[in-house]
Amino acid sequence: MRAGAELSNANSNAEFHDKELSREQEFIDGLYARVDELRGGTETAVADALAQGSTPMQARLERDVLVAERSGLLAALNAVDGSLCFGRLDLSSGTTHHIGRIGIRADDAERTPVLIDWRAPVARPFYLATGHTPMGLRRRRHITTEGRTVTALHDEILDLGDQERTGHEDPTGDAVLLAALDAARTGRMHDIVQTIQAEQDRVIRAPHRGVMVVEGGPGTGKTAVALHRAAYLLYEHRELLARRAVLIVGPNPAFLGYIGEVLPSLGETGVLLATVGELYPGVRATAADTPEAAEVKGRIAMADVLAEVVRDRQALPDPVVAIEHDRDVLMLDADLVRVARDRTREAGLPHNVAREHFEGYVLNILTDMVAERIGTDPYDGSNLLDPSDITQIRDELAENPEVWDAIDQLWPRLTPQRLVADFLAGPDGYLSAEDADAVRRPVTRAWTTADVPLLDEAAELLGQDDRVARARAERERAEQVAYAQGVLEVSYASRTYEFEDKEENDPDGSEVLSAHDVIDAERFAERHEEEDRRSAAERAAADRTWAFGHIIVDEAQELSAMAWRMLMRRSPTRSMTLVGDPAQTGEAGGVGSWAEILQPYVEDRWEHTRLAVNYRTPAEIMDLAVAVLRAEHPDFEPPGSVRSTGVRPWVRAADDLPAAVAEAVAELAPAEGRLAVIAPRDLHGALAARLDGVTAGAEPDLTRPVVLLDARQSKGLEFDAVLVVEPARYGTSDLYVALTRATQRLGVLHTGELPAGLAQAAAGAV
Ligand SMILES: Nc1ncnc2c1ncn2[C@@H]1O[C@H](COP(=O)(O)OP(=O)(O)OP(=O)(O)O)[C@@H](O)[C@H]1O
Repeated sequence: MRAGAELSNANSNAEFHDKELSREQEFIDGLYARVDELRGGTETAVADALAQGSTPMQARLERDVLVAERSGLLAALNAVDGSLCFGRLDLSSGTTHHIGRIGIRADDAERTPVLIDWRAPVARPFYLATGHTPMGLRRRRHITTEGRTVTALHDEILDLGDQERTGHEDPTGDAVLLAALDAARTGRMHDIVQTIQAEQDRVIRAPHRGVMVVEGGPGTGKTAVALHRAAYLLYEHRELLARRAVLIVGPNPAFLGYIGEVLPSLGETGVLLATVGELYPGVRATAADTPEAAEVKGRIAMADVLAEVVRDRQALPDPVVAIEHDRDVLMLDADLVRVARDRTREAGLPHNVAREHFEGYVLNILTDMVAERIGTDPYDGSNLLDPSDITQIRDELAENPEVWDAIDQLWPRLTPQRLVADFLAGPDGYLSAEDADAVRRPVTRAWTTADVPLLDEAAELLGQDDRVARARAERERAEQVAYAQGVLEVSYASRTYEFEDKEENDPDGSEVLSAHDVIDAERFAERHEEEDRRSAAERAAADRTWAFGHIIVDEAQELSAMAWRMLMRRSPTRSMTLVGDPAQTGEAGGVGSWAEILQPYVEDRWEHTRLAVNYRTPAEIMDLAVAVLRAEHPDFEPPGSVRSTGVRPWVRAADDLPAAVAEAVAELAPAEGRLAVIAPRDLHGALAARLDGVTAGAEPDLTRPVVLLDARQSKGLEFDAVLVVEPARYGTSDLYVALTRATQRLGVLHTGELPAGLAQAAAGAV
């Protein structure tokens, strides 16, 4: 009897089970039908608009706006295809909401929402509701799909009094999270939109004004949170941020490649991802600095040093500069030039901008000299010249190339590149002998990352020497006005005779307005200029002085004081999210504390949040990594690992290192997923020679099954399995980074002594 009841219960559960699945499948099918319809409509609209060709200006403008908007929508629809809907909320009130990567509305008069964007306030209980605080929810459902097929449901009952069961209950509520954490890695970061945890959600949705620092140990989701925060802010402040763009700064190009798909998968494409080395338009950092050079270049004192370098280029004659003029010689001495220089400096303008003032003062001095010589009355010493004579003298001086040679010598026009390159070639006198030795190098165009903030500082000190740009702009503008004039003439000529007739007979003007009635060529040209079809992110990338709507800095602990100065210039509103972990600081120039970084810019007006759970590294691996840090910092407190795998990491000594590495790779390589060999750079050649399909190069391809990296390159990345080679060759923070990259398995190979901490831990770990 009892067994029979259980059986019938199980049967009805199974039935329920299937019914629930097929109901969700039906919903998802409907959703995709709507998406396909939207996509088709959008594609047609874009194609139609483009097919219109070059119609009148206004129509062209509207066409471009439409194409841009719809292409954005299309990109979003394409990006989220296959993983559109991932959750459902059942409210106690009886209402249900499906949650997805983007919001979708029905094609009805009310435009009823059918899928709620995860960033909308209605979706928030999906991330925050608990049995204790159910936020009006009865049940939370995670929907797992493969392509467009529903493969699993996980339900959490949040109203404990609710007796209804679906057969898909997930009693602990973390099955979907654990599956995501255990999944094989692909070499590309994935979004976590389905499983954002409450502490992470609070950071993601924090208000966008001001500076927020998010600190957390390895694997606490800092990068994931930063990216979802960007997506959230773009949703919440679309108007502002679509115009001003969001900048995300990461530690290196490989890392940017690693995170590059997360925002598109959330339907966002208009974000600029860049390293510090890419933030000066026209310059790409391709060379490397020694740690000593990077440290010196990163110091805040470099701002004063460069200012001094610029001032020194505002020279005084030694002892005189002689200018041949009108069969006479004019002598500019140091006292005269000092007056011109001091007056120019008083205006407080950047060097190149101030040059026009200096030119004026020098010309005045020379004009006075000439006027005195030729115009002084020999009897009473008065000047016999009238103002037009003086103007003529000045004009003649301004025609004399020797005058300009003298000015070029005393106040040369400078480019940031030239200034910084020359300074680095001859830093003596500006830096201590030791620091000068560290940074000195021949003049080169191969810039390093630490040079970029110096170039930016120099550009600020010099100001834009925009004569060439201004001349070009004026020429372009004249061309545009001429073009617009042409367009107007064509449009005038193409009017029908009837309209012309009407216009002429109508004293109030035409009944039919044509372009030239409402717009003159100048304004027409302006509109033409506005037709810059680049996205805000693209325009920002090309503009050194761009003010971003929000800046997110990942691995923020690595940035030097000079890099912060550069970033703060690009964020005049100080709307920033900084994520990092001081324990993972590797760069010699990295700033020690958040207060130290931020004090000069926002004093103590910044918020600090901490993420405390490690989602990546299993407890077994974390124990080993922490032992290394504790050897130096006994009080170090790591984040707690959310899972343990039961697989202990191993530490082994090797004689023939390449052979041992090849063997270990065969042992550790996951059937599916990625393995990283983290080894000092000088071993890469020898190791790559022993590993199939592995190349030694500066830019690793993270999607390959086995990747060879050094510890710095592994920053921010993760792999299913990691082999760390020669741990004693790394600094403590770099080693800590390397040891915390694995989601499943870790091996360590060494030939010599083990670093402190690892030796003791290894005794227990092997
Ligand atoms: N809520 C979550 N749901 C699913 N996966 C998560 C969640 N939070 C973090 N993860 C995963 O944990 C891993 C580590 O996240 P992330 O790289 O953002 O951490 P991090 O704090 O930046 O680490 P590190 O400082 O070591 O670079 C990633 O695979 C990420 O997808």
